[in-house]
Amino acid sequence: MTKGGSATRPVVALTMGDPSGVGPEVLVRALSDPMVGECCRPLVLGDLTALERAARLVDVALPFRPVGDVREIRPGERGIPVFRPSRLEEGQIPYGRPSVEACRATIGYIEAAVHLALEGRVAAVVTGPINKEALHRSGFSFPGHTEFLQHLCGTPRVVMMLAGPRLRVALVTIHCALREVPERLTAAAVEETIRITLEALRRDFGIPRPRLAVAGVNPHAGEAGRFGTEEKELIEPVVRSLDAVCGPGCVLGPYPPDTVFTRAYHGEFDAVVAMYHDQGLIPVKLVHFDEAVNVTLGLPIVRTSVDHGTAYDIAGQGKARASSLIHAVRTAVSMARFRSLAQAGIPG
Ligand SMILES: NC(=O)C1=CN([C@@H]2O[C@H](COP(=O)(O)OP(=O)(O)OC[C@H]3O[C@@H](n4cnc5c(N)ncnc54)[C@H](O)[C@@H]3O)[C@@H](O)[C@H]2O)C=CC1
Ligand SMILES: NCC(=O)COP(=O)(O)O
Repeated sequence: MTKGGSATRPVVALTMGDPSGVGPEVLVRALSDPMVGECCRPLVLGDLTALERAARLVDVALPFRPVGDVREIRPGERGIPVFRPSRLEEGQIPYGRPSVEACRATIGYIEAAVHLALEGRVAAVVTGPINKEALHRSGFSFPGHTEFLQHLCGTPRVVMMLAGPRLRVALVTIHCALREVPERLTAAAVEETIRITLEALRRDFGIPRPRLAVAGVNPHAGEAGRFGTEEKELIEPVVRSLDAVCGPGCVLGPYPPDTVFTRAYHGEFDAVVAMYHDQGLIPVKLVHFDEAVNVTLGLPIVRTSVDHGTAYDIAGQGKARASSLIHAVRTAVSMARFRSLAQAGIPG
């Protein structure tokens, strides 16, 4: 990551997430970490009451500066700009207990950040954790950020990737019940996930010739059809057809899911395509919980997020670590740089 003068550092929008969870405290911790200020100029979208409370909790002095327009963010100016902040009552944001007002405000931060990114006013969006159940109870109709961002950006298909230093995993199916996975695993879904992941590895991660492993879904990748037929009938034909288009060594598999992640972790592949949420996220969170970053691939904007949730069990205790958020900011800045180099026709 290159350091630059303040004018050359990109503006990155950071949404606070659910004010009742650990989002505000990990945000103020991250904002007070020099690594964040060295790589970008942060623009916060959140609630002033929650931010000030979090700053007191983790004992950092951060002067927040409400701004109504991104043109008010001038290089070198003191204070952390907060874009059109809400000002909820402390009683509306009890730790660990979401309120309807807080949930509505949370959705507003995400919407505003995405619009700023679509207008090209910020280089990337980094989101804090939301509580999906609480948002749904307040009328939010999307399973999570990923699907909401897809909707806001009008993108036909997006892919969730969890990226750690040694293991990156992209998912074919995301937020659904396990029993719905088989019907959602179509050839089109597998193929689009692979294509979007390959494009992102090249364009956003600067890997010119990625090696992508595709996991099977059944034990031992189906054991030649004895433990399931999805590999033979669905995944393998897609892998073979893409192998022919992308060239040998680019798309590989389907491999037995119980060993493909360790092979990737040891450097054999740049990423693994997993068939469902927990197949892919358990290995990443096991080895990289403090460093992994959630990245939405396939959007016209750069979006990263923490790998953890709202952690209501520890919210307000000052224990939550900000390392995933710091990695999310650094990854977003790096992706934005690779994208702008690619747009300028300069290889990354
Ligand atoms: N990026 C996002 O918006 C995400 C949101 N979620 C949502 O968060 C809510 C809670 O999800 P859970 O499954 O309970 O996962 P969680 O990640 O909130 O908590 C799991 C465990 O990890 C610990 N933990 C989480 N973040 C931590 C941190 N920064 N430092 C130290 N320990 C930490 C918690 O204390 C808890 O023991 C759910 O509604 C889920 O949908 C979950 C993952 C990502
Ligand atoms: N398990 C990852 C997760 O739930 C985050 O989802 P999203 O809110 O980023 O779509």
